[in-house]
Amino acid sequence: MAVVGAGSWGTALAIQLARNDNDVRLWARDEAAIAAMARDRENSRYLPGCPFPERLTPEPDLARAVAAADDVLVVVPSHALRACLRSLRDLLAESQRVIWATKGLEPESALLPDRVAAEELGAARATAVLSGPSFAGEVGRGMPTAVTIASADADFARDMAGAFHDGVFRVYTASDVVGVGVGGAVKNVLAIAVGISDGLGYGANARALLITRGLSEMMRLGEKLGGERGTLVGMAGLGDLLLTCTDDQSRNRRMGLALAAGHDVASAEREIRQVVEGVRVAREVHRIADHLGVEMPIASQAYRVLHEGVSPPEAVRRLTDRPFRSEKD
Ligand SMILES: NC(=O)C1=CN([C@@H]2O[C@H](COP(=O)(O)OP(=O)(O)OC[C@H]3O[C@@H](n4cnc5c(N)ncnc54)[C@H](OP(=O)(O)O)[C@@H]3O)[C@@H](O)[C@H]2O)C=CC1
Ligand SMILES: O=C(CO)COP(=O)(O)O
Repeated sequence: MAVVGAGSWGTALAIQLARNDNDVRLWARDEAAIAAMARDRENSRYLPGCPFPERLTPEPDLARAVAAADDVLVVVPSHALRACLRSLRDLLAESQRVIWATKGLEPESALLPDRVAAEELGAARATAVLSGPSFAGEVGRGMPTAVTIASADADFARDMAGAFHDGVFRVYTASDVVGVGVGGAVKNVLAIAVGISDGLGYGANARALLITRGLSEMMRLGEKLGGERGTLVGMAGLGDLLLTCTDDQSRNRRMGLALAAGHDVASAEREIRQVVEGVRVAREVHRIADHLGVEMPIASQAYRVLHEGVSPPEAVRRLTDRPFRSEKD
Protein backbone atom coordinates (compact mmCIF):
# COMPACT_ATOMS: atom_id res chain seq x y z
CA MET A 1 0.00 0.00 0.00
CA ALA A 2 1.17 3.55 -0.69
CA VAL A 3 -0.03 6.25 1.72
CA VAL A 4 0.08 9.70 0.12
CA GLY A 5 0.14 12.42 2.77
CA ALA A 6 1.99 12.06 6.07
CA GLY A 7 0.12 14.43 8.35
CA SER A 8 -1.36 13.06 11.55
CA TRP A 9 -4.05 10.97 9.88
CA GLY A 10 -1.98 9.60 7.00
CA THR A 11 0.71 8.59 9.48
CA ALA A 12 -1.75 6.92 11.86
CA LEU A 13 -3.38 4.94 9.03
CA ALA A 14 0.02 3.93 7.66
CA ILE A 15 0.97 2.66 11.13
CA GLN A 16 -2.27 0.69 11.38
CA LEU A 17 -1.75 -0.91 7.96
CA ALA A 18 1.86 -1.82 8.76
CA ARG A 19 0.89 -3.24 12.17
CA ASN A 20 -1.53 -5.42 10.29
CA ASP A 21 1.26 -7.00 8.19
CA ASN A 22 0.91 -4.80 5.11
CA ASP A 23 4.02 -3.36 3.46
CA VAL A 24 3.49 0.40 3.48
CA ARG A 25 5.30 3.27 1.76
CA LEU A 26 4.47 6.61 3.38
CA TRP A 27 5.01 9.66 1.16
CA ALA A 28 4.94 13.38 2.00
CA ARG A 29 5.76 16.40 -0.15
CA ASP A 30 8.34 17.54 2.40
CA GLU A 31 11.50 15.51 1.74
CA ALA A 32 13.18 16.70 4.92
CA ALA A 33 10.20 15.44 6.93
CA ILE A 34 10.45 12.03 5.23
CA ALA A 35 14.18 11.88 5.99
CA ALA A 36 13.47 12.70 9.64
CA MET A 37 10.80 9.97 9.79
CA ALA A 38 13.20 7.44 8.27
CA ARG A 39 15.81 8.39 10.88
CA ASP A 40 13.55 8.64 13.96
CA ARG A 41 11.06 5.89 13.00
CA GLU A 42 8.23 8.22 14.06
CA ASN A 43 6.53 11.36 12.75
CA SER A 44 7.56 13.74 15.50
CA ARG A 45 5.92 16.77 13.83
CA TYR A 46 2.42 15.34 13.34
CA LEU A 47 2.14 12.16 15.43
CA PRO A 48 4.74 12.09 18.19
CA GLY A 49 4.98 9.06 20.47
CA CYS A 50 3.76 6.53 17.89
CA PRO A 51 6.73 4.42 16.73
CA PHE A 52 6.68 3.05 13.18
CA PRO A 53 6.25 -0.71 12.76
CA GLU A 54 8.94 -2.46 10.75
CA ARG A 55 6.87 -2.74 7.59
CA LEU A 56 6.37 1.04 7.29
CA THR A 57 8.89 2.73 4.99
CA PRO A 58 8.98 6.54 4.62
CA GLU A 59 9.46 7.24 0.89
CA PRO A 60 10.46 10.60 -0.62
CA ASP A 61 9.68 9.62 -4.22
CA LEU A 62 5.96 9.52 -5.09
CA ALA A 63 6.45 7.45 -8.27
CA ARG A 64 8.45 4.85 -6.35
CA ALA A 65 5.88 4.72 -3.57
CA VAL A 66 3.06 4.13 -6.07
CA ALA A 67 5.02 1.62 -8.16
CA ALA A 68 5.68 -0.52 -5.08
CA ALA A 69 2.00 -0.62 -4.04
CA ASP A 70 -1.10 -2.63 -4.90
CA ASP A 71 -3.40 0.25 -4.05
CA VAL A 72 -3.06 3.87 -2.97
CA LEU A 73 -4.46 5.64 0.11
CA VAL A 74 -4.66 9.45 -0.15
CA VAL A 75 -4.76 11.44 3.11
CA VAL A 76 -4.38 15.14 2.37
CA PRO A 77 -6.70 18.03 3.34
CA SER A 78 -9.68 18.56 1.05
CA HIS A 79 -8.22 21.73 -0.49
CA ALA A 80 -5.24 19.67 -1.72
CA LEU A 81 -7.14 16.59 -2.90
CA ARG A 82 -7.58 17.49 -6.57
CA ALA A 83 -3.93 18.44 -7.08
CA CYS A 84 -2.82 15.32 -5.29
CA LEU A 85 -5.04 13.02 -7.38
CA ARG A 86 -3.88 14.79 -10.53
CA SER A 87 -0.26 14.10 -9.65
CA LEU A 88 -1.15 10.43 -9.15
CA ARG A 89 -3.10 10.05 -12.38
CA ASP A 90 -0.15 9.31 -14.65
CA LEU A 91 1.61 7.17 -12.07
CA LEU A 92 -1.24 4.72 -11.53
CA ALA A 93 -1.34 1.37 -13.29
CA GLU A 94 -4.73 0.30 -14.62
CA SER A 95 -5.23 -2.21 -11.82
CA GLN A 96 -4.41 0.16 -8.94
CA ARG A 97 -7.32 1.38 -6.87
CA VAL A 98 -7.52 4.60 -4.87
CA ILE A 99 -9.01 5.17 -1.42
CA TRP A 100 -9.02 8.50 0.44
CA ALA A 101 -9.50 9.44 4.09
CA THR A 102 -10.01 13.15 3.42
CA LYS A 103 -13.05 14.74 5.11
CA GLY A 104 -14.34 17.85 3.39
CA LEU A 105 -15.62 19.55 0.26
CA GLU A 106 -13.55 21.10 -2.49
CA PRO A 107 -13.13 24.89 -2.13
CA GLU A 108 -15.23 26.89 -4.65
CA SER A 109 -16.92 23.87 -6.30
CA ALA A 110 -18.31 22.37 -3.04
CA LEU A 111 -17.75 18.96 -4.62
CA LEU A 112 -17.52 15.86 -2.45
CA PRO A 113 -14.22 13.95 -2.74
CA ASP A 114 -15.80 11.17 -4.82
CA ARG A 115 -16.78 13.69 -7.52
CA VAL A 116 -13.28 15.20 -7.52
CA ALA A 117 -11.81 11.70 -7.80
CA ALA A 118 -14.13 10.77 -10.68
CA GLU A 119 -13.08 13.93 -12.54
CA GLU A 120 -9.37 13.40 -11.97
CA LEU A 121 -9.08 9.62 -12.17
CA GLY A 122 -11.96 8.76 -14.49
CA ALA A 123 -15.19 6.97 -13.64
CA ALA A 124 -13.71 3.55 -14.41
CA ARG A 125 -11.10 3.67 -11.62
CA ALA A 126 -12.19 1.77 -8.50
CA THR A 127 -12.27 4.17 -5.56
CA ALA A 128 -13.34 4.14 -1.91
CA VAL A 129 -13.56 6.38 1.13
CA LEU A 130 -12.50 5.68 4.72
CA SER A 131 -14.24 7.78 7.38
CA GLY A 132 -15.69 7.63 10.88
CA PRO A 133 -14.95 8.65 14.48
CA SER A 134 -11.18 8.27 14.66
CA PHE A 135 -8.67 10.64 16.20
CA ALA A 136 -5.24 10.00 14.71
CA GLY A 137 -3.48 9.98 18.09
CA GLU A 138 -5.71 7.21 19.44
CA VAL A 139 -5.29 5.10 16.29
CA GLY A 140 -1.55 5.70 16.41
CA ARG A 141 -1.44 4.48 20.00
CA GLY A 142 -3.45 1.37 19.12
CA MET A 143 -6.64 2.30 20.97
CA PRO A 144 -9.98 0.71 19.98
CA THR A 145 -11.54 2.44 16.96
CA ALA A 146 -14.13 1.70 14.28
CA VAL A 147 -14.48 3.29 10.85
CA THR A 148 -16.52 2.85 7.70
CA ILE A 149 -15.04 2.07 4.29
CA ALA A 150 -17.51 2.79 1.51
CA SER A 151 -17.14 1.99 -2.17
CA ALA A 152 -19.36 1.33 -5.15
CA ASP A 153 -16.98 -1.58 -5.75
CA ALA A 154 -17.82 -4.11 -3.03
CA ASP A 155 -14.61 -6.09 -3.65
CA PHE A 156 -12.48 -3.00 -3.08
CA ALA A 157 -14.34 -2.15 0.16
CA ARG A 158 -13.81 -5.72 1.38
CA ASP A 159 -10.13 -5.78 0.41
CA MET A 160 -9.49 -2.50 2.21
CA ALA A 161 -11.43 -3.66 5.27
CA GLY A 162 -9.25 -6.78 5.30
CA ALA A 163 -6.09 -4.68 5.12
CA PHE A 164 -7.05 -2.45 8.06
CA HIS A 165 -9.28 -4.59 10.28
CA ASP A 166 -7.87 -6.31 13.35
CA GLY A 167 -8.87 -6.89 16.95
CA VAL A 168 -8.61 -3.18 17.83
CA PHE A 169 -9.30 -1.31 14.59
CA ARG A 170 -12.71 -2.38 13.30
CA VAL A 171 -14.00 -1.66 9.80
CA TYR A 172 -17.60 -1.63 8.61
CA THR A 173 -18.11 -1.77 4.85
CA ALA A 174 -20.73 0.23 2.97
CA SER A 175 -21.69 1.31 -0.53
CA ASP A 176 -23.02 4.80 0.28
CA VAL A 177 -20.03 6.93 -0.71
CA VAL A 178 -22.12 10.14 -0.76
CA GLY A 179 -23.55 9.69 2.75
CA VAL A 180 -20.09 8.94 4.15
CA GLY A 181 -18.67 12.00 2.38
CA VAL A 182 -21.38 14.34 3.65
CA GLY A 183 -21.03 13.08 7.23
CA GLY A 184 -17.27 13.61 7.21
CA ALA A 185 -17.54 17.11 5.76
CA VAL A 186 -20.45 18.57 7.74
CA LYS A 187 -19.37 17.31 11.16
CA ASN A 188 -16.30 19.57 10.95
CA VAL A 189 -18.48 22.68 10.74
CA LEU A 190 -20.83 21.52 13.48
CA ALA A 191 -17.88 20.82 15.81
CA ILE A 192 -16.82 24.44 15.40
CA ALA A 193 -20.36 25.52 16.35
CA VAL A 194 -20.33 23.32 19.46
CA GLY A 195 -16.85 24.58 20.38
CA ILE A 196 -18.17 28.14 20.20
CA SER A 197 -21.14 27.33 22.43
CA ASP A 198 -19.04 25.43 24.97
CA GLY A 199 -16.41 28.16 24.90
CA LEU A 200 -19.07 30.73 25.76
CA GLY A 201 -20.07 28.57 28.72
CA TYR A 202 -23.55 27.81 27.38
CA GLY A 203 -23.57 24.37 28.95
CA ALA A 204 -24.62 20.79 28.36
CA ASN A 205 -28.19 21.53 27.25
CA ALA A 206 -26.99 23.75 24.43
CA ARG A 207 -24.40 21.16 23.39
CA ALA A 208 -27.06 18.44 23.12
CA LEU A 209 -29.29 20.83 21.17
CA LEU A 210 -26.55 21.68 18.69
CA ILE A 211 -25.48 18.08 18.14
CA THR A 212 -29.03 16.81 17.70
CA ARG A 213 -30.27 19.59 15.44
CA GLY A 214 -26.88 19.53 13.70
CA LEU A 215 -27.52 15.91 12.85
CA SER A 216 -30.84 16.96 11.30
CA GLU A 217 -28.94 19.47 9.14
CA MET A 218 -26.41 16.83 8.11
CA MET A 219 -29.23 14.44 7.21
CA ARG A 220 -31.16 17.05 5.22
CA LEU A 221 -28.10 17.84 3.11
CA GLY A 222 -27.00 14.22 2.88
CA GLU A 223 -30.37 12.99 1.66
CA LYS A 224 -30.68 15.87 -0.80
CA LEU A 225 -27.35 14.82 -2.34
CA GLY A 226 -28.39 11.16 -2.51
CA GLY A 227 -26.93 9.80 0.74
CA GLU A 228 -28.80 7.31 2.91
CA ARG A 229 -30.29 8.00 6.37
CA GLY A 230 -28.71 4.83 7.75
CA THR A 231 -25.26 6.07 6.81
CA LEU A 232 -25.86 9.48 8.37
CA VAL A 233 -26.82 7.94 11.71
CA GLY A 234 -23.91 5.48 11.47
CA MET A 235 -20.18 5.68 12.20
CA ALA A 236 -19.35 8.24 9.50
CA GLY A 237 -22.29 10.52 10.39
CA LEU A 238 -23.56 10.60 13.95
CA GLY A 239 -20.53 8.67 15.23
CA ASP A 240 -18.03 11.21 13.96
CA LEU A 241 -20.30 14.13 14.87
CA LEU A 242 -20.40 12.99 18.52
CA LEU A 243 -16.65 12.41 18.67
CA THR A 244 -15.65 15.68 17.08
CA CYS A 245 -18.15 17.85 18.95
CA THR A 246 -17.38 16.51 22.40
CA ASP A 247 -13.62 15.96 22.70
CA ASP A 248 -10.84 18.51 22.76
CA GLN A 249 -8.63 16.34 20.55
CA SER A 250 -10.76 17.78 17.72
CA ARG A 251 -9.08 20.66 15.97
CA ASN A 252 -12.46 21.90 14.74
CA ARG A 253 -13.88 21.98 18.26
CA ARG A 254 -10.74 23.77 19.45
CA MET A 255 -11.22 26.35 16.68
CA GLY A 256 -14.69 27.05 18.10
CA LEU A 257 -13.33 27.31 21.65
CA ALA A 258 -10.66 29.76 20.43
CA LEU A 259 -13.21 31.91 18.59
CA ALA A 260 -15.38 32.04 21.71
CA ALA A 261 -12.30 33.19 23.66
CA GLY A 262 -11.95 36.13 21.28
CA HIS A 263 -9.22 34.84 18.93
CA ASP A 264 -9.53 35.34 15.19
CA VAL A 265 -9.49 32.45 12.72
CA ALA A 266 -5.93 33.02 11.52
CA SER A 267 -4.42 33.17 15.00
CA ALA A 268 -6.37 30.09 16.10
CA GLU A 269 -5.11 28.18 13.03
CA ARG A 270 -1.54 29.21 13.80
CA GLU A 271 -1.95 27.97 17.35
CA ILE A 272 -3.49 24.61 16.30
CA ARG A 273 -0.73 24.00 13.66
CA GLN A 274 -2.76 21.37 11.80
CA VAL A 275 -5.54 21.45 9.25
CA VAL A 276 -8.92 22.69 10.56
CA GLU A 277 -11.14 21.45 7.74
CA GLY A 278 -14.30 23.13 9.03
CA VAL A 279 -12.99 26.63 8.32
CA ARG A 280 -13.01 26.22 4.53
CA VAL A 281 -15.76 23.60 4.50
CA ALA A 282 -18.16 25.98 6.30
CA ARG A 283 -18.05 28.23 3.25
CA GLU A 284 -18.83 25.31 0.93
CA VAL A 285 -21.60 23.91 3.12
CA HIS A 286 -23.15 27.37 3.25
CA ARG A 287 -22.82 27.70 -0.53
CA ILE A 288 -24.31 24.31 -1.36
CA ALA A 289 -27.11 24.53 1.23
CA ASP A 290 -28.06 27.91 -0.18
CA HIS A 291 -27.92 26.59 -3.76
CA LEU A 292 -30.03 23.51 -2.98
CA GLY A 293 -32.44 25.29 -0.63
CA VAL A 294 -31.49 23.08 2.34
CA GLU A 295 -32.03 24.73 5.71
CA MET A 296 -28.85 24.50 7.83
CA PRO A 297 -29.07 27.27 10.45
CA ILE A 298 -26.31 25.97 12.74
CA ALA A 299 -23.79 25.45 9.94
CA SER A 300 -24.78 28.87 8.52
CA GLN A 301 -24.12 30.66 11.80
CA ALA A 302 -20.74 28.91 12.06
CA TYR A 303 -19.99 30.21 8.57
CA ARG A 304 -20.99 33.75 9.57
CA VAL A 305 -18.68 33.70 12.59
CA LEU A 306 -15.79 32.28 10.55
CA HIS A 307 -16.14 34.39 7.43
CA GLU A 308 -18.48 37.32 7.98
CA GLY A 309 -17.29 38.66 11.32
CA VAL A 310 -20.46 37.86 13.28
CA SER A 311 -19.55 37.61 16.97
CA PRO A 312 -19.96 34.19 18.66
CA PRO A 313 -22.63 35.42 21.15
CA GLU A 314 -24.60 37.09 18.34
CA ALA A 315 -24.48 33.87 16.28
CA VAL A 316 -25.87 31.85 19.18
CA ARG A 317 -28.54 34.50 19.81
CA ARG A 318 -29.63 34.29 16.16
CA LEU A 319 -29.97 30.51 16.52
CA THR A 320 -31.94 30.50 19.76
CA ASP A 321 -34.08 33.45 18.76
CA ARG A 322 -35.91 31.55 16.03
CA PRO A 323 -39.67 30.83 16.22
CA PHE A 324 -40.80 27.43 17.52
CA ARG A 325 -41.44 24.74 14.95
CA SER A 326 -42.24 21.06 14.54
CA GLU A 327 -39.31 18.82 15.46
CA LYS A 328 -39.86 16.90 12.23
CA ASP A 329 -39.01 19.92 10.07
N1 LIG B 1 -6.15 13.90 12.24
C1 LIG B 1 -7.24 13.16 12.42
O1 LIG B 1 -7.51 12.73 13.55
C2 LIG B 1 -8.14 12.86 11.28
C3 LIG B 1 -8.08 13.57 10.09
N2 LIG B 1 -8.92 13.27 9.07
C4 LIG B 1 -8.86 13.97 7.79
O2 LIG B 1 -7.64 13.67 7.13
C5 LIG B 1 -7.30 14.74 6.24
C6 LIG B 1 -5.84 15.10 6.49
O3 LIG B 1 -5.77 15.68 7.77
P1 LIG B 1 -4.61 15.48 8.83
O4 LIG B 1 -3.66 14.41 8.46
O5 LIG B 1 -5.25 15.39 10.14
O6 LIG B 1 -3.90 16.91 8.67
P2 LIG B 1 -2.56 17.43 9.33
O7 LIG B 1 -2.75 18.89 9.51
O8 LIG B 1 -2.17 16.58 10.46
O9 LIG B 1 -1.50 17.20 8.14
C7 LIG B 1 -1.76 17.71 6.86
C8 LIG B 1 -0.85 16.97 5.91
O10 LIG B 1 -1.26 17.28 4.58
C9 LIG B 1 -0.11 17.77 3.88
N3 LIG B 1 -0.53 18.69 2.86
C10 LIG B 1 -1.12 19.89 3.00
N4 LIG B 1 -1.32 20.45 1.81
C11 LIG B 1 -0.82 19.56 0.90
C12 LIG B 1 -0.70 19.59 -0.51
N5 LIG B 1 -1.13 20.65 -1.21
N6 LIG B 1 -0.15 18.51 -1.12
C13 LIG B 1 0.32 17.47 -0.41
N7 LIG B 1 0.23 17.40 0.94
C14 LIG B 1 -0.32 18.44 1.57
C15 LIG B 1 0.73 18.43 4.95
O11 LIG B 1 2.06 18.55 4.47
P3 LIG B 1 3.04 19.72 5.03
O12 LIG B 1 3.45 19.30 6.39
O13 LIG B 1 4.14 19.72 4.03
O14 LIG B 1 2.25 21.00 5.02
C16 LIG B 1 0.60 17.41 6.07
O15 LIG B 1 1.42 16.29 5.85
C17 LIG B 1 -8.28 15.88 6.53
O16 LIG B 1 -9.30 15.88 5.55
C18 LIG B 1 -8.87 15.48 7.90
O17 LIG B 1 -10.17 15.97 8.08
C19 LIG B 1 -9.82 12.27 9.19
C20 LIG B 1 -9.91 11.53 10.33
C21 LIG B 1 -9.07 11.77 11.47
O1 LIG C 1 -12.09 13.65 11.84
C1 LIG C 1 -11.62 13.56 12.95
C2 LIG C 1 -11.98 12.51 13.90
O2 LIG C 1 -12.84 11.57 13.34
C3 LIG C 1 -10.66 14.60 13.42
O3 LIG C 1 -11.37 15.72 13.77
P1 LIG C 1 -10.69 17.15 13.73
O4 LIG C 1 -10.27 17.37 12.30
O5 LIG C 1 -11.73 18.10 14.21
O6 LIG C 1 -9.49 17.08 14.64
